[in-house]
Amino acid sequence: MLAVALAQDGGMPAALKNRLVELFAWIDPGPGASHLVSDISGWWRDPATLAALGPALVDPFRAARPTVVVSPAVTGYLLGPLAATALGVGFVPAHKPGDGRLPAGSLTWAQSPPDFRGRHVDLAVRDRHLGPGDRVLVVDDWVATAAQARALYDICTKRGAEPVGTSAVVVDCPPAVADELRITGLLTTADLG
Ligand SMILES: O=P(O)(O)OC[C@H]1O[C@H](OP(=O)(O)OP(=O)(O)O)[C@H](O)[C@@H]1O
Ligand SMILES: Nc1ncnc2[nH]cnc12
Repeated sequence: MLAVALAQDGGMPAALKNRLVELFAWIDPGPGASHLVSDISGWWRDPATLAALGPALVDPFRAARPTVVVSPAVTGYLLGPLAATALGVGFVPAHKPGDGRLPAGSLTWAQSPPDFRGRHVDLAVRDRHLGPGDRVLVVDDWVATAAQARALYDICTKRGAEPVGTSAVVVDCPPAVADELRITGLLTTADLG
C-alpha cells in the first residue's frame, strides 16, 4: 500500500520526499570528529522507498531518452541500477582506483576538479560499455560541488557519448551549476535539517 503511494504519480509524490527525510540521519562519528556525516542507509532498508527511488530519479529525464545510466563508486552502484531498471536501459559503473574493483581492459579516465572534500577524484569507465550514440543519464546519491558529475561528463565526451543530465537524491550545488549540467534532485540539504 505504502509502496504504491510512494511510487505512483508522474511527478515526485510529496510522500516520497517526506519519507526520504524521515529515513535520513546526520550522525556524529565520535570523539575528534569535526563534522556530522550523512547516513542514507535507511533509504535502502525501507522497501517502499527502495521501490520508488528509481522511477522518481528518472522521471525528469524520460523525455531525453537516455540509453544508459552511469554512476560513480560506490554509493552510485546502489542507485544506478534502480534508475536503469526504471528506464529499461543498462547500467555502467564508473570506477575509482580505491574501490577495489578496478577492471582490466581498455578504460577511459577523467579526473574531477576538487570535489566536496577537496579531492581530485579519478574515474574510469570500460570503453566497451559506452560509445557514440549513447545518451547518458548520470545518477548518484548526492551532488555537492558537481565535481564528480563533471568528470563523468568528460568521460562521456571522450567516448563520443552525450551526457543528457544528472539525477541525484540530494542536490546541494549552486543553481547556476545545476542549470549548466542539467542536474535535478529529489531533496536539497535544507530539506535534511
Ligand atoms: O558533487 P561532489 O563534490 O563531486 O560530491 C558528490 C560525490 O561525493 C560522494 O561520493 P564519495 O566520493 O564520497 O564516495 P561514496 O559514494 O563512496 O561515499 C557522493 O556519493 C557523490 O558521488
Ligand atoms: N554523501 C555525501 N556526498 C557529498 N556531500 C555530502 N555531504 C554530506 N554527505 C555527503
